[in-house]
Amino acid sequence: MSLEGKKLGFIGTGKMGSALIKGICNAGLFSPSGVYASDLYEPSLDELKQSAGVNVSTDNAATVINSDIIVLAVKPQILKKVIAGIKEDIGSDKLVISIAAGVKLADIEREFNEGTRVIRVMPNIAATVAEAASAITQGSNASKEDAEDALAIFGSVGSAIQVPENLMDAVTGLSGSGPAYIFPVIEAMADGAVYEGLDRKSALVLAAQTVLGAAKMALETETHPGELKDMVTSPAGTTIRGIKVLEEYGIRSAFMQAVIESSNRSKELGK
Ligand SMILES: NC(=O)C1=CN([C@@H]2O[C@H](COP(=O)(O)OP(=O)(O)OC[C@H]3O[C@@H](n4cnc5c(N)ncnc54)[C@H](OP(=O)(O)O)[C@@H]3O)[C@@H](O)[C@H]2O)C=CC1
Ligand SMILES: O=C(O)[C@@H]1CCC=N1
Repeated sequence: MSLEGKKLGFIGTGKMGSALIKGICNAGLFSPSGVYASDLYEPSLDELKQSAGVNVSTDNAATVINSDIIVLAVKPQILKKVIAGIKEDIGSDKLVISIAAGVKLADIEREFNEGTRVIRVMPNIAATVAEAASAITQGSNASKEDAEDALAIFGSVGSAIQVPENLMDAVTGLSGSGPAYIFPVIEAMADGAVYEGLDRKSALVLAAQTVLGAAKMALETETHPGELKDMVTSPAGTTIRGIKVLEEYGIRSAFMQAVIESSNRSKELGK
């Protein structure tokens, strides 16, 4: 396997960096001793060292020097500055992976020395529980093997597909941001049951399991979601009453528009 013997580095150990590091180590793809992480925020490094046993440092150059594959997990707004601090330590023997929303491959490549191998990935926070949905796209100097490595790394914490770069904003609006659309749905569905008298803990378990079960059915039966909905909706039954309310509140339009607006923001971040 092409990842064998390679060391993995993370610059930025905030919400997404930490989720990926823990998920990837849990999956056993890299041993913690082969993972290097740096950040300016020492408490997050301490926490990572404690929980995942990876090597940590406040020096990004140390991460780069020790690693074959370096994941840039800092905010899009500071990506350029971070690259400026590491570019001289990145030769053609290293692969750079950016998970920054919106920032285009050409703009990332321009900040590095010529020939730098770059891959762009949009993961999501469900890497925490090995259920991320990620898409990768290949830079102009990255090889097929680099893409395979990225698919293996992100595939170890969920599912990962390859898309053309012009679809990365759509992916960001859908699966990158998507968990944040579903958490309020779970909370609100539980609220409805609490209103009807169910205790909060049971309501949250049932709401979350309902979302998980529906998602699993959509993935595993490969049946159109409309048809799956019809399987639940008895004539003159309970479900159709609920569906009518959701339609009255414009649920489909709201979710569509959320994905479109988030994609638009990703496009803005890339300008
Ligand atoms: N959160 C998510 O669900 C997803 C995020 N992403 C992308 O992942 C990236 C990180 O997002 P997220 O984890 O949410 O953000 P966070 O702010 O949680 O994490 C970024 C981390 O980078 C640190 N940092 C800042 N400057 C430097 C530096 N010079 N060198 C090293 N580390 C530095 C920050 O420290 P400090 O706080 O001290 O500034 C922080 O700990 C973004 O580009 C985002 O677009 C992609 C998909 C999903
Ligand atoms: O909100 C954001 O900008 C990041 C990118 C995708 C998910 N979170």
